[in-house]
Amino acid sequence: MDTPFNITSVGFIDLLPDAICIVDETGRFVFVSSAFERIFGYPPHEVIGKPMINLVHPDDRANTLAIADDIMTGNPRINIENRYIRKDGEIAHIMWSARWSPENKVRIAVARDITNRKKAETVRSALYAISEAAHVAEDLQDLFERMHGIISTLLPAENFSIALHDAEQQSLNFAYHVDQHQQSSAVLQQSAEKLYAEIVSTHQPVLVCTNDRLTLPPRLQTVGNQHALCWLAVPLLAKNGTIGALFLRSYNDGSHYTEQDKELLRFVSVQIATAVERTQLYARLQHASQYDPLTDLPNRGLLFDRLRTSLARARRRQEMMAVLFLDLDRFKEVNDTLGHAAGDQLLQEVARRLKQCVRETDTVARIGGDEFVILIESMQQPDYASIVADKIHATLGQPLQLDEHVVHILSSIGIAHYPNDGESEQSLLDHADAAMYEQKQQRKKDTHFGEG
Ligand SMILES: Nc1nc2c(ncn2[C@@H]2O[C@H](COP(=O)(O)OP(=O)(O)OP(=O)(O)O)[C@@H](O)[C@H]2O)c(=O)[nH]1
Repeated sequence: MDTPFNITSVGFIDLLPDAICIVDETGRFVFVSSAFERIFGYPPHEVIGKPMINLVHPDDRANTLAIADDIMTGNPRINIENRYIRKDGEIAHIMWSARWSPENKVRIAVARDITNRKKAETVRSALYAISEAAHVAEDLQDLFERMHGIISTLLPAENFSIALHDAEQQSLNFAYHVDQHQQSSAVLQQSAEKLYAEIVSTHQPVLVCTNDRLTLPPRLQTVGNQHALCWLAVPLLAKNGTIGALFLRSYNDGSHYTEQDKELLRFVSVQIATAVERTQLYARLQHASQYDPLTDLPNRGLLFDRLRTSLARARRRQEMMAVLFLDLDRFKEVNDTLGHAAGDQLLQEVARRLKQCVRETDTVARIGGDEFVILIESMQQPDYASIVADKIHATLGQPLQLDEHVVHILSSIGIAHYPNDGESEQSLLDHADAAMYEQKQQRKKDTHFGEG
C-alpha cells in the first residue's frame, strides 16, 4: 500500500530499540542508528569507517567472519548470536539478522541486545546447578569444587575461597582455597576475618577495592595485601545465622569486581548456603551412622564395610591381612568402683592409644562395650599382627590417670589371619573372638583374676 509520505524520511529508525548497522564489503561501518550507542556505548562518529570485527569478542571473531562471508554470497541469516565488547569493557550479547545488498554492495544488519536475557539465563542455570550439586556432591570438598566451577560461569573467580565459621571454636576456617598467586589462606586470614566480622554484623556482602579504599570505614581500610586489587566477601546466610562466607579476590592482572558482581553473588549465595547446610547435615548423619559417638572410632557397620573391601583387595592381590579382636579385662570394675563417667574416659583413652599402635591405613573399630577390632591391611610380614598385639599390650599397660586414680588396663587379644584362619569377614571375626576368649580364660587361670 502506498503511503502519503516517504517512510524513511519520518525518522523512525532512531526510535527502534534494535540497532541498524550497515557495513561495506570490507566490513567497515558506513551507518549505525541511534540504538547502536545505547547498546555498544560508541557514538556513530567513533565507529564509522572502522572495522566491525574489532568490536566482536575475540573468541567469536572467526565464527562471525565466516557467517559474514556466507551472507555476502547471498544467504540472508536470521537470529545469529555472538558477543561484542562494549566501550565500557562489558560484554554485550547480541542477536542479529543480516542480508547482503548486491546493488549497494553493503551488508545490512539489525542487532538486538540480549545481554539481560543471557545473564538471567546464566543465573538460572547456576541456581539449578547449585541445587543439583547439593544432591550429587559426595562430600563438602566435592561440593566446594563444584561451587567454584559454577561461580566461574557467572564472573571471574580464579582466586576463590570458602570459609566456614566454627561456632564452638569461634574461628573462621578456610574450607576451600584457590589462589593464583599461591597466597596461603593463613596469609589472607586477617583480611578475611575483618571482612567476616563486617558481613556478620550487617548480613550484607562487602566489596573492598584499593581504588576507593579511602571511602571505606576505617576498620576496612586495612583489608587486603600488596597484590589484591579487590576483595569481594559474601555471607553464607542460613536459617540460624551466618555459617560462613565466600571470598573472591582480584589481583592487579585480574578483573576489578563491581557492585553488580556483589549483587549477583548475594543472590546466588542464598542457594549456596542451603547447599552447604544440606551437605553438612548429610555428612553429620553419615558420620553418626558409621562412627561410635564416645570414641569416634568406626562402628561395627563401617568395620564390616572396610573388612569386605580389604578382603576383596587381599584376594585380588593375593596378600595377607589380619583381624585382631580385643576385649578389656575387668573393665566392669572400673565402672563399678570409679563410676560410668570414668569408664567412658578410659574407653576414650584406650581408643587413642590403639590408634597410635597401627598405621594410618589400618582400622581400629569399637564394636561393643569394651570390645575393639583392629583390621590390619596388606601385611608384608607374617608376624606383623603379633608385633602389633605386643605393642598394644605394652601401650595399654602404661598406667592411666582417671581423676585422682591410677588405673592399669589389661586386655586380651585374639588374632585371625587371612587366608589361613578364615576367608570371610564373619569367619575371621569369629576366629579372632574365639582366640581372644581363649587368651582371656588362660589369663584368668594364670592370675586368678575375677575370683571372689
Ligand atoms: N563406661 C562405660 N561402660 C560401658 C559402655 N558400654 C558397655 N559398658 C560396660 O562394659 C562392661 C563390659 O562387660 P564385660 O566385658 O563383661 O566386663 P569385664 O569386667 O571387662 O569382663 P571380662 O572381659 O570378663 O574381664 C559392662 O559392665 C558394661 O556395662 C560404655 O559406653 N561406657
